[in-house]
Amino acid sequence: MAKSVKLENVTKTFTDDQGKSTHAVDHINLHIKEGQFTTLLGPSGCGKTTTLRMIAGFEDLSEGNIFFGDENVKQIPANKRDCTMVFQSYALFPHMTVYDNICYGLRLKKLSKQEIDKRVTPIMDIMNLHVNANRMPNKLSGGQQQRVALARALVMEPGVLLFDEPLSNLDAKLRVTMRDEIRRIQKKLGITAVYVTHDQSEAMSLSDQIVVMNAGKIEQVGTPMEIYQQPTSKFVSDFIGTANFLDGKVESTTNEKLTVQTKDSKLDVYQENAIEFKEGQSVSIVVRPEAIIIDEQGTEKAKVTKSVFMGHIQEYEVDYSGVSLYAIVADPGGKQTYSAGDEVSVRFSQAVVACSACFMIERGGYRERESLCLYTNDAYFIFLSGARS
Ligand SMILES: Nc1ncnc2c1ncn2[C@@H]1O[C@H](COP(=O)(O)OP(=O)(O)OP(=O)(O)O)[C@@H](O)[C@H]1O
Repeated sequence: MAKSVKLENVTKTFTDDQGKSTHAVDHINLHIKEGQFTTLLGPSGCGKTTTLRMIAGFEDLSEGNIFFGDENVKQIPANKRDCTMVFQSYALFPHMTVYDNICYGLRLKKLSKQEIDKRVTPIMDIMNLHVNANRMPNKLSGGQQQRVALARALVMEPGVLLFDEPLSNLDAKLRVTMRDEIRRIQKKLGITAVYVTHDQSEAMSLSDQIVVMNAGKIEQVGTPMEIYQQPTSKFVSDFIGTANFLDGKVESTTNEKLTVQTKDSKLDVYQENAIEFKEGQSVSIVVRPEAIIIDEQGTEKAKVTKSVFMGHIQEYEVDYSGVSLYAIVADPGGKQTYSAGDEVSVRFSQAVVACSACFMIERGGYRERESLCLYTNDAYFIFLSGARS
């Protein structure tokens, strides 16, 4: 039965031979609901794998507690915990057939042949593995081997299923197929899943909840949309998706907007708590590439420095007051395109609401937040209002 997972003040400190300590995981707290798909995402060395290994019981905790449901599993060894791990390297037994690999854990549990068949057959059905049942792992492709590894984990019916970068050895196309398959099966069986990756698109497409980690700490927890649209730190806004940064100083504020003086322009930014900013305060405006619109309605002058047709999108780099901005235009077919060297006008939203260049879009009579946010240089972060007004 699917179990929730709770991490309470979890810390892992490694000490090397010289006595130097590294906080691989630094006092993290996290709640994963039962049946939820949670991804630990972050740059190399941020502590994702160590966190996963502590959940699995492969690594002792230096501090804190881990609960599966109501049970504190801190003292429970890995082989007695109600979880299974799918590894990057598949970790199949090379001398066993596919069927025997999948049954291995159940045989260790001394289940009867009937009981084993009852569990294994539906999983092999779901994963389309019957045709390979009697083959040896080395006769299978990487994708097929990973499917066997997943089936072997699923038949154990674990309370928590753990994935350690399971798709990184597969080619790009197969990765997409396999991640869709993992998500479909996880949803169908209602399993609690914790998945480690440094691949954003994998995290975005698989997860109910993304945990962004940085230097052993949790930067933000949220749905893929929250993480992308409402990042709570510069690190998250930069790490997830692509972000352009425009630095400036707050010139004035009202209840609903702030006017920011950037190097050469004044930009109005609509924000619920605009009034909390102070005049003269240094801020950076974070603009997502899709929020930059290049057309004749734009009021800001820029020069195209790079233009690349990618089929489904056109990518641009534009020089805007000495700042290089990365912009994308979706579905460029039939739209006017620009080339390097072209002088263009840009704006930063789908519709200009009140003034020269604001960052709200207007739909159906109310304003929605555009993919843009603000944080101040002392890291106090405030994002644009998503509320209707
Ligand atoms: N057994 C160990 N002994 C000493 N330091 C370790 C050990 N395992 C991990 N670390 C250190 O702990 C930190 C976190 O490592 P971890 O493998 O958890 O990061 P990660 O986010 O999973 O990275 P990657 O994406 O590269 O796998 C790193 O600085 C790493 O060097």
